[in-house]
Amino acid sequence: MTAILRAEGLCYSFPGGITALRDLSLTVRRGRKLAILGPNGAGKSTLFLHLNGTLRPSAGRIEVQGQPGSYSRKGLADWRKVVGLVLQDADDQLFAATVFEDVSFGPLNLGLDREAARARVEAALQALNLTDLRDRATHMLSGGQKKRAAIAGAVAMQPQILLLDEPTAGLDHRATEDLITLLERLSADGMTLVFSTHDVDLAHRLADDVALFHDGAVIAQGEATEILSNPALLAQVHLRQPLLLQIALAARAHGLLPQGAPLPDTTEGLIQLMQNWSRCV
Ligand SMILES: Nc1ncnc2c1ncn2[C@@H]1O[C@H](COP(=O)(O)OP(=O)(O)OP(=O)(O)O)[C@@H](O)[C@H]1O
Repeated sequence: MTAILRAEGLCYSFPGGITALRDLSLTVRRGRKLAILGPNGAGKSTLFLHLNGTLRPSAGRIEVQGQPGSYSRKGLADWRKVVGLVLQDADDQLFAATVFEDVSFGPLNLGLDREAARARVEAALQALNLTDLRDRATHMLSGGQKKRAAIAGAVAMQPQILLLDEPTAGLDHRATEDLITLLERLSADGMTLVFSTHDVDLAHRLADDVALFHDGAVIAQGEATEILSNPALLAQVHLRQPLLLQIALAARAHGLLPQGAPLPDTTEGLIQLMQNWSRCV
């Protein structure tokens, strides 16, 4: 499968000398959902700011759809049409007076006519359950509502690649489930998704691929189930195995699942495997 976005050998230090990225390489495959996992301070947010051209590496390069990212004014504008970013802290993203105005800003800036822009904004507000809050001042939203408004703004741009820095942080259960449903739908429609999270169960449920970050570099990248079923690798980045995988691997060890069976990524998948296997033993 082709790479839609690549980071190669990125190095970056913040003014003041803190080194955040150390020879970091990452491949985002077209149409996939990639989870970025790693401990606090590993460099995940700094990478996202490189992937949409906000920060420029001191060494290394970014390729967007096979072309080197261009930092000219026009190059950055084109880059951000392709790569959308939802920042970790919604306060850094929201700037317009009301939710509706904030979500409208991007589509209007793309040069869409008012009708087309409005249709996108309405769809994004509905998808994030924000229709009732459309006229609310952004500074009067709760933390979770702000997060949803920031995501709506990025979704309304309809980028080919959407980067989400800890998208479920601060969301309640229902908002999290709604967001997962939306991300699954965007993915089914062809959008490539990259999200960082500390929630290994979410990564297991949603991601096709996983990249593990440690100290400014990617120490492993591959298919989600393969990476997430390796406890030694996960321990290096201070993470546990997803619960469903722990149960499936324990069931396999106790002969309740066949040795070679694929590991499930949903509870229903696990039950199905166990039912099939119990019919045979
Ligand atoms: N504006 C900044 N100025 C100086 N250093 C920074 C700045 N932002 C981040 N850093 C440092 O860069 C390193 C990487 O931070 P980054 O925010 O990218 O990590 P992260 O993996 O996203 O962490 P978390 O999981 O806590 O959000 C950390 O050591 C952090 O202290």
